[in-house]
Formats: sequence, structure tokens, C-alpha cells
Amino acid sequence: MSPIPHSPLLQVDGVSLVYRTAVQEVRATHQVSFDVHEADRFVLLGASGCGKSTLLKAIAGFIEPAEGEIRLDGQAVQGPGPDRIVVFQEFDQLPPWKTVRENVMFPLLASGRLRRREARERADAYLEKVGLSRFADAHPHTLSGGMKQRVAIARALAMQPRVLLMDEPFAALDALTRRRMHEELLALWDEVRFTLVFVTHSIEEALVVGNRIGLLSPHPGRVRAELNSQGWTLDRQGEAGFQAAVQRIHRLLFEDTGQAPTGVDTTPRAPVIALPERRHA
Ligand SMILES: Nc1ncnc2c1ncn2[C@@H]1O[C@H](COP(=O)(O)OP(=O)(O)OP(=O)(O)O)[C@@H](O)[C@H]1O
Repeated sequence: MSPIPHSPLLQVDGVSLVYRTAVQEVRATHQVSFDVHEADRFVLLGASGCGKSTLLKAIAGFIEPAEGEIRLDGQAVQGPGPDRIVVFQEFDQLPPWKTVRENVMFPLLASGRLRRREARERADAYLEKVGLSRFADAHPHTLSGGMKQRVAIARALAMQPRVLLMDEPFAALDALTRRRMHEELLALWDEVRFTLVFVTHSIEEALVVGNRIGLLSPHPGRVRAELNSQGWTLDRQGEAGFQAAVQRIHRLLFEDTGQAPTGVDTTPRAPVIALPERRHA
């Protein structure tokens, strides 16, 4: 008997997302479909305005699809929930009047998941994972941008969500810090094996962070291709293979692929293209 394939953890199925204002309608995505499996690091990659953030908000349950469905564990997403936590780009996502530890404890307490003592233990465990134990009693304004993002990551992971959603979480950091955050995120993933959906417009970042990449075409976003990318490490960015992968993705994103215009193409799934495999050390 052949083994039963694991069903995807998250299914984005023919999802169109539309903003309606009094004067106009903006179609942010058009019939986007992809699956995310347990412990995937799925990256949504595309140019500015192609609907990446809107898709992430829809997965988080903040926006309802105009068409299609988003399912988590086979159940339609019908609003925000503690099983999907978002880490944003902005450094001000941490309430400044709470200490670092209180920030991490807050959603655990507010959701009624844990009592104060367990929440404190859980918060301390995740602060240790992101290397911030020494700063547990500090307030956010005393931390660097990278440290604030580490707190946001610890706070999200402490909730042990089914999916961690990250919207360009390192885009506002300097290049060196961003690089270190990539390394740390991957080390954390090695340890915790969480499921990640990560939004970026950087091809290099997508290749380093993702094991799978969904390429979105420009506005309105449609899935142009899906790629498998096995953990290129940052120190390999100079390699010819890495640069070739970047060029190939660039062509896929921006060159005319002969696709029919929006509303005509009814292909349910984009092709899956394998890039040369590299293991994350
Ligand atoms: N609140 C809103 N009301 C109306 N239109 C919006 C709103 N938010 C986004 N849009 C539009 O939806 C489209 C997709 O925006 P979105 O922010 O999802 O793109 P993105 O790919 O995340 O871009 P970026 O990389 O610049 O953040 C854009 O055309 C944008 O102008």
C-alpha cells in the first residue's frame, strides 16, 4: 500500500483579495494558490505592490478573500487566531510601557493559554532562544532594532502558533544586522522547526530564508512560479550557483512569460521549478 501523503498545513486556494473604497476597487491578488506544509519556510516573493502583505493579512485572518478560501488544518480561516501570529517590520510593535519579559508574556496571558507563572517560564525560555535573557527586565526603547525584532520573534514563537507569519521583518535593519538575523532565524528554525510564511521583495533574502518560494507577478499578484530552494547560506552569496539562481528568479519575476492577462488564465497551479540544492550548514 502506498503511504498516505500528508495534507498541507495551510492551503491558499484561488484567493483574490480586493480593497474597496468609496471611490474605487483595488484588486491586490488574483486567484492565488499555494500550499504550505508543516515546518516549511515558505517565502512569498514579489515586487512592491504585488499583494504580499495583503496575502499575509488574509492568512492572519484580518482580511476576507473576495474569492477562494484559506484553510488551516483543513478548516477555513474565519478571522484572527492565536494559531497564526504575525511579526511585522515596524520596531514599534512592542508596547513600550511593558518590559521585554512582559511583552513576551502578554499574549500568553491575554489569550488565557497560561497562568502567570507558566507564562513567565515560557517567556524566559524563548528569550533565551533569541539570546535576550539578560534584557528580560529592560524596556523596548533601550534596545536596538535587531533586539526589538528578536523580542517580537520570541513573543510570536512563545505562543507556539501553527504558522509564524513574517512581513519583511528585517527590512528596516542595517545590512549587517539583517544578515545576523537571517542566521539566527535559521538556527531557531533548526531548533524549533516552526512553520513559516515569510514576505520579502529581496530575491537574496528569499533564497537564504526559504526552502520554498512562491513568486508573485506584479499587481495584481498571481503566482507565477513555485521554486524549491534548499537553504543557501549567506556566505555562499558570491558563488556562481547563487548568482545564477538570483538571475533566474529575476527573469521569472520580471520578464514577459507570455501569460494571458489577468482574468483569462485559469491554470490552477504554477509550475514547480527545482533550483540546485544547497544545505543549510
Ligand atoms: N488599505 C488599503 N486600501 C486600498 N488599497 C490598498 C490598501 N493596502 C494595500 N492596497 C493596495 O493593494 C495592493 C497590494 O498592496 P500590498 O501592500 O499587499 O503589496 P506588497 O506586495 O506587500 O507591497 P510592498 O512590498 O510595497 O509592501 C497595492 O496596489 C496597494 O496600493
